[in-house]
Amino acid sequence: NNDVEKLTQDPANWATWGGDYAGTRYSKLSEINTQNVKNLQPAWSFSTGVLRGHEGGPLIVNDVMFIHTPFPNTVYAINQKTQSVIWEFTPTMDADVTIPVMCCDTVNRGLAYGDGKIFLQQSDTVLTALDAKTGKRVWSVQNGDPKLGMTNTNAPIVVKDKVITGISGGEFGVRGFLVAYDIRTGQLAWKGYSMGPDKDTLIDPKKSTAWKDGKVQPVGENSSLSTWEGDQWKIGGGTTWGWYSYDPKLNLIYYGSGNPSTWNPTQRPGDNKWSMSLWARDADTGEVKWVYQMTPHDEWDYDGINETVLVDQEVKGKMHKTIVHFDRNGFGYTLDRETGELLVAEKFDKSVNWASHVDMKSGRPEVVPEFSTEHNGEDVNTVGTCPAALGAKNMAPVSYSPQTGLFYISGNHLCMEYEPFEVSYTAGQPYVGATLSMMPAGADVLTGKKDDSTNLGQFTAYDAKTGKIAWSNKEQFSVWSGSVATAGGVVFYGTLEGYLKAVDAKTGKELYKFKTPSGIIGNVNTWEFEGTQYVGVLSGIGGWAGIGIAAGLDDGSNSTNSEGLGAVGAYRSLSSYTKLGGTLTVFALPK
Ligand SMILES: O=C(O)c1cc(C(=O)O)c2c(n1)C(=O)C(=O)c1cc(C(=O)O)[nH]c1-2
Repeated sequence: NNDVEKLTQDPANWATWGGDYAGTRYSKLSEINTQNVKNLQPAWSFSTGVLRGHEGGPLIVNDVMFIHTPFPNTVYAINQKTQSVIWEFTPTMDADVTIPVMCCDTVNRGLAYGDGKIFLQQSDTVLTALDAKTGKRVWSVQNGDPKLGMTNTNAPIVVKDKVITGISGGEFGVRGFLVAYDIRTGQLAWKGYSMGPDKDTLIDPKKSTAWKDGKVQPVGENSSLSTWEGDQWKIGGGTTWGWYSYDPKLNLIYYGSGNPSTWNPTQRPGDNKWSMSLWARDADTGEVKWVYQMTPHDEWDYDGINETVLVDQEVKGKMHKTIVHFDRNGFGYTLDRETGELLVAEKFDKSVNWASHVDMKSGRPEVVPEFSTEHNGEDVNTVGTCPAALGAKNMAPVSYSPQTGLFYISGNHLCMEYEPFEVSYTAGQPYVGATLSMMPAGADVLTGKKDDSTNLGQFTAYDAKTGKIAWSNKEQFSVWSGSVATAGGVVFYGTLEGYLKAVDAKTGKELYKFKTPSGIIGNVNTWEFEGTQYVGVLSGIGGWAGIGIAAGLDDGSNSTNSEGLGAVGAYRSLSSYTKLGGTLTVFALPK
C-alpha cells in the first residue's frame, strides 16, 4: 500500500505495529539520545477506562494518535495538541461467548491504518474498518466463530488493496489460517490454512519450496496431510495470532504459525505440518513461496508465531535479504527471505535444553530425549525442560538497530514441568491435554551454566549474522513488552513491574527508568509532533505472564501451579509490584 509505505518512511509517524513493513521497530529520530535520555519526563497520560492486559501500542498517522483497548476493544482517535478525544468507537460483542475462549487474557495487539481507514480486529473475530476521520464504521466482516473456540488478538496489516489478519484458538483445536480481505469492501480475497490439503494451504507442490537436505526444494504433494494421522489436521491448531511483515519488492507476506493441537504429542503422531512454521506468501494470491518448520511435532507448546523482521545482512561473506525470527523454542533463525534458505539457527538463551542444536542440513532440531514429553509418555511429568511453554521469548516484538546491527530481544528465563494427558475434542471447549508449572531457569543466559539466579526474564542484544549474544540484562520478571531502537542510540522497553526503561543500544547500560501506573506488556513506540520526539507506551498488566493478576486467578495461596496454563505460580510475587491498569503514558524531554 503506497500510502502506508510513504507514511512509514517519515519518522514523525508510527503507522503500523512494527513502525515499518519490515517490522524493524527502528526510528530514525535522534532528539532523545544516550546523553539526554536521563532527563526524559512524562508529558501527558490518558486512561483507557479498561483494566486488563494492554498489548500493542499507539499508532500515529499525520499527527493523529489512535489507541485501542483489550476487550471490549474501544478505539480512540486523539488530538495530540489538545490531548482530547476526536472520536471513539466500541463494537458490540458478546462477552459471554468470547471471553471464555480467549486463552491468555483479553488482549488486543493493535490497529492497522491504510486507505483512510483504521482496521480493528475485534476479539469476537469480527474485522471492522472505521473511517479514520470520523470513526464511523465502513464495513465489518465475520472472520471466525467464537462458538468453535475462534477469537482474535492480532494486529492486522494493510498490504496494497488488502488487509491481512489471522486467527487465535490453538488451545481449542482451531485450524489456523492467514486471510486477506479487500480494504474497500471487506470481501474475502484469499485464505491460506496452516494445515490440510494443498488447495487449503495454497501450497503448490511443484513451486512452493522448503529447506531439505541442505537445499531449497519443492515441497511435493500433500506435504501437510502426510504428516497427520487421519483427519486430525481438521482440529490441528497452527493458529496465526502474532505479527505479520511484508516485503513490497518481493511482494511477499511473512509470519509464523502456532502450536499443533492438542498439547499432548502422543495423540497426534507425525510432524504436524505446517504448525510451528515460518511462511512466505504472495500478497496478491496467498500462494506459498516457501515454508520452514522450526519445531516438528511440538511436545512443549513452542508456538512459532513470534514476529519476523526483514533486514538485509551479510552472512558468511554473502549479502542476503534475510528474515530474522526469535522463536518461543529459544532459537534465533536467520533465513534468506527470497528463497527460504536456512542460514543461522542459534540459541539466544543458552539455558535452552530441549534440543542440543539445529541440524543445518535437515533444518530440524536435535531433541534431547530426557526432555521429550512424548518419549516420557502420557501421564508422566517431564521435569527441567527449558524454556517453559511460554517460550524463551513470547509475542513481544524485537527491535533492530542498523547502527549496531543488533536485535533487541524481550526475553523469558523459565523452565517447566509438563505432563501430557489424553483429551477428547469438543467444539468450543479447551483442547489442551497437558498440565504445566513454570519456575526460574536458574542458569546463565550467556553460558547455560546452572547458578542461583532467580530472574524470570532478560533483555538481550543478539547478532543475527553470527548467532552470537552481544549483551544481556537480567530482569526480575519476563520482559513482555515490545522494544523500539532509535537513531539516538537508545533502546526502550517496558517491564512487568511497570517500568519504562531506556538502555544504551551498544552496551545495554541502563540510562533511564520511570514507573508507569501498571505492568507493561505493550510495545514502546516513538514519533514526532510539532518538532518534538515523543515516546509512548500502554501499561496494563495481563497477557499470559500477567494472567494471575489480570484474571484474578492468584488468590495468594501456594496452591499447585497449573492455574493460568501454568503461569500463575511463577509470577505470584508480581502482585507486590503492580496492579490492574489501563493507561497510555507519553514521554518527552523537557523544553
Ligand atoms: O494458540 C493460540 O491460538 C494462542 C493464542 C494466543 C492469543 O491469541 O493471545 C496466545 C497463545 N496461543 C499462546 O500460546 C501464548 O503463549 C500467548 C501469550 C499471549 C499473550 O498475549 O500474552 N497470548 C497467547
